[in-house]
Amino acid sequence: MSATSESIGRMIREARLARGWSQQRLADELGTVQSAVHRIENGQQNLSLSMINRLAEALDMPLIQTATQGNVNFEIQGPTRLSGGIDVRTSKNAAMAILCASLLNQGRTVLRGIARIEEVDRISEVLTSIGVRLTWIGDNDLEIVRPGTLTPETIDARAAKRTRSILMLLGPLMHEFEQFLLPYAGGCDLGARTVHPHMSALSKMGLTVEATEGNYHATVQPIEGVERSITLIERGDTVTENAVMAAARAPGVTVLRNASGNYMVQDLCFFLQELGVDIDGIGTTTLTVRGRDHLEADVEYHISEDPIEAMSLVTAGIVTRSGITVRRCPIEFLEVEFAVLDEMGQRLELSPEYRSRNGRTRLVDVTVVPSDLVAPLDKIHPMPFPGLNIDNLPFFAVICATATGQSVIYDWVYDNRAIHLKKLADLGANIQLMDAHRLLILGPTKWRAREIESPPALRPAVCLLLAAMAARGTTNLMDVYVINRGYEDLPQRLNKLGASINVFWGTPQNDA
Ligand SMILES: CC(=O)N[C@H]1[C@@H](OP(=O)(O)OP(=O)(O)OC[C@H]2O[C@@H](n3ccc(=O)[nH]c3=O)[C@H](O)[C@@H]2O)O[C@H](CO)[C@@H](O)[C@@H]1O
Ligand SMILES: C=C(OP(=O)(O)O)C(=O)O
Repeated sequence: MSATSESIGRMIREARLARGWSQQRLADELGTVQSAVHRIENGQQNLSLSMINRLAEALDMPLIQTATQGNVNFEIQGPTRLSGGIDVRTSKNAAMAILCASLLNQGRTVLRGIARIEEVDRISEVLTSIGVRLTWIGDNDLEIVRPGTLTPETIDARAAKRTRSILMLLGPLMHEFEQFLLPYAGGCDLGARTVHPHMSALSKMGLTVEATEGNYHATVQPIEGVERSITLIERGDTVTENAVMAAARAPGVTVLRNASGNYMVQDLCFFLQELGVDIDGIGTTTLTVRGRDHLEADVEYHISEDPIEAMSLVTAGIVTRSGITVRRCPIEFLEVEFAVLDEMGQRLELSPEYRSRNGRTRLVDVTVVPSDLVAPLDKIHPMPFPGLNIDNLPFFAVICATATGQSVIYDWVYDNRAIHLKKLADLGANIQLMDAHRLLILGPTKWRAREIESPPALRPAVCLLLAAMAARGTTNLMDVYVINRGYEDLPQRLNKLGASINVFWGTPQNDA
């Protein structure tokens, strides 16, 4: 028998009432807010791994761990016609960088609007394990206070190995220790992902890293001189972030060339500016950072909206042929995507621009108008910013499967992502792998429902979820940890638009 989020919610409510606790009292015990408890009890909020453990402890209720044993799965009923509006939440990738950057600040950092996702939980577990105090002070607001001395030797290696973002501790930690160890980075299974560009950039700032027995051994030599010019060997996002964080506390001027101007890098730079770091060239490929030996400020920063979530939600409208409005889309990071959609015949209506709460990022509301799509004339491929975002490319596989004609998707970046997208064939797409990097898609597709294992990669997994919403019948998408790694309450939020997605643990109901 499998448990659903509704049945778990009822169990929690009964256990709370049996103790005579109010929702507020339980919220205090959990370190969250009353409205979150209300949603959990109504089955309207994703239960993260750490929340399940906290609930079991607070209510002395090991049963909840038993009931939620096994994987988290989605049961999707289709076909779906969506309507209404949905807000884009803030990005996983900026949250990762800024959480790591909070180590640079000896003062109090408050991050507003941070997404409550598994990936944030993993990096929070890592930060807590090295001595940082993290307190949720609202549904989505996190207070971070670091100790005078961090303790990397007590790092939670299990949590660290589940996220690639652990790499971004190198930049902040190199200013505090002559030697330290970090566990190897994890993340989605997208094939080999190099760490060499990080080592190459940071070596110019005095850091040497040797990889041995599951750990990176970092050794730091003081850097000489007050002017540095570093050309990154790849225009990668996290490598740029690591270099910027290293430069933020290196007195003097560091010029970074071939830097990424992507959304998470911009968000990180805006945050560092609040901390008093002087950065020029944000959004371009040359960043000039004037670092400071000591950074101490009480800062509050609003993380910006996620262009990848925006594209996911726009795709939800396109694949289900629904008229929905996706509010708060960061338009600077979606322009090429929308230009390609325009070529394919997709009508999108854009509102006038307004600013994100960080005062910097430009947002628009996007209304998806049901349209008849045709395959693009040329291949669709990603590029570093300002190209079509690498993480948005997978959504074009679903969109092309919806369009009439033959499309080619070319993912030169990742070895495995195209391979994972091939799974769309299980839901009825006519999709072939030409080689590990190229997909040939013949649309339009009559999507069909079925039980399917989620691939170990975030965006391809979301693509399957979106296609399942368009398919007639019931699709069980099994083991969706990767989706919860990057999206907050996605089933619940899509259900508000008219989708029918149930969350359940363990084996599917009809198999029990
Ligand atoms: C936490 C975070 O922010 N993760 C994002 C970040 O990961 P991250 O910055 O870690 O991305 P990687 O360094 O793994 O780069 C992705 C792949 O692109 C290759 N590459 C990259 C740049 C380049 O100029 N040339 C090149 O060949 C790399 O060798 C690698 O194979 O950027 C990726 C690419 O945008 C996104 O998919 C991830 O969601
Ligand atoms: C590949 C991704 O993330 P990460 O770098 O965290 O693996 C992603 O967000 O699609």
